[in-house]
Amino acid sequence: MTAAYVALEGGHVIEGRGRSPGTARGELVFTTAYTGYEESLTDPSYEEQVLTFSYPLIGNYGVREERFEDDRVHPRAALAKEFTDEVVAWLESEGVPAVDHLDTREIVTDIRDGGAMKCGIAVGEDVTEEDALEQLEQCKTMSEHTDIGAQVSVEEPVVHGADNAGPDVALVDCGAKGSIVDSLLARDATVHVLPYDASEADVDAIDPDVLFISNGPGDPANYEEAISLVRAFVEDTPVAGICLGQQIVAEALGGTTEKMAFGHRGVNQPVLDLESGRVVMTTQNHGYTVDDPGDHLEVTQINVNDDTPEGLDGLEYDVITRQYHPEANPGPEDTLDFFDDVLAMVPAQKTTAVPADD
Ligand SMILES: NC(=O)CC[C@H](N)C(=O)O
Repeated sequence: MTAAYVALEGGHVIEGRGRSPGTARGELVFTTAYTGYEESLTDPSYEEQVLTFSYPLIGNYGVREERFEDDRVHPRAALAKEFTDEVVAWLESEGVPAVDHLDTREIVTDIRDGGAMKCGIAVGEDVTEEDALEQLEQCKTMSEHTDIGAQVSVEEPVVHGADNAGPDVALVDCGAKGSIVDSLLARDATVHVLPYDASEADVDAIDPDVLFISNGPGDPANYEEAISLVRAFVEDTPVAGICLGQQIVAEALGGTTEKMAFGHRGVNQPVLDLESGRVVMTTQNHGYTVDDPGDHLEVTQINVNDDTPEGLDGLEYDVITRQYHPEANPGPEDTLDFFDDVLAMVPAQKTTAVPADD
């Protein structure tokens, strides 16, 4: 059996079965999703994290590229009670360590009690506990990854749906999931994907109908360029955001964000819309939250479990954001209409090809 050690912050080392070899370190988090392992493992928001699946069997319906959210695996390592051979072969081909035959209930309980924590992992024929502890020693906190956007963003602008007749959306790519682009394309938008550190001039060159800030990994306070963009454009251009995007919009408009103890990761997080009284089930993956929305945003939706803000609207500006993932993938599709609401912020004359005569 290949040896495998997981060293938790504080020095407790757990032994498991090594499935995919290598060493890794990252912020240890868990998802309660019982489906969607391909989407989660390719979600850029998991960059610099080690993902524990609390659902006991991962890989039972294979690995298919059409379900990927990006072209590589983002968590630094993956832990589960049991991985199938197919998922292990995929992780191995990506060079991502995997460990199973762990008591994931113990790990989830540790994270719930201690919060998301640093961890170090060593998997291989000759590895020792010390190798895992050495990884732990070198592990940074999430906030210390100050330029994490560079690891997940496009380097140059990319345009999708150039021939589409709908609005032009400037999507600031802080680690965007592919299905956000797909959801906009399905509504006939042209999507101009911009690097996470795009300048005002880059956005001006597009003259977008909507400025859209994507999901992404790390601490929202570290995305200074995107925060500046929201400030620069919000008076004249509708602004939308998903997950990290909501947090960046809040930071830009006088609000604040904070780190949660262990965050929300799963596919059955209940969200209450305060106006309609309707509850929807949502896909989530975040460790930070908007603490105070500030004077320019109002909270429109909250998490039923802990009352944290799940949706924000601009009070005097056209702004709409979600903390959860309305694009689903994985997860329920209760909230796809968010994309209709985003595009509805575009004045009608901008979406019609023929301008009025007078
Ligand atoms: N999915 C996301 O966009 C995550 C946002 C942010 N990195 C957080 O953990 O809260």
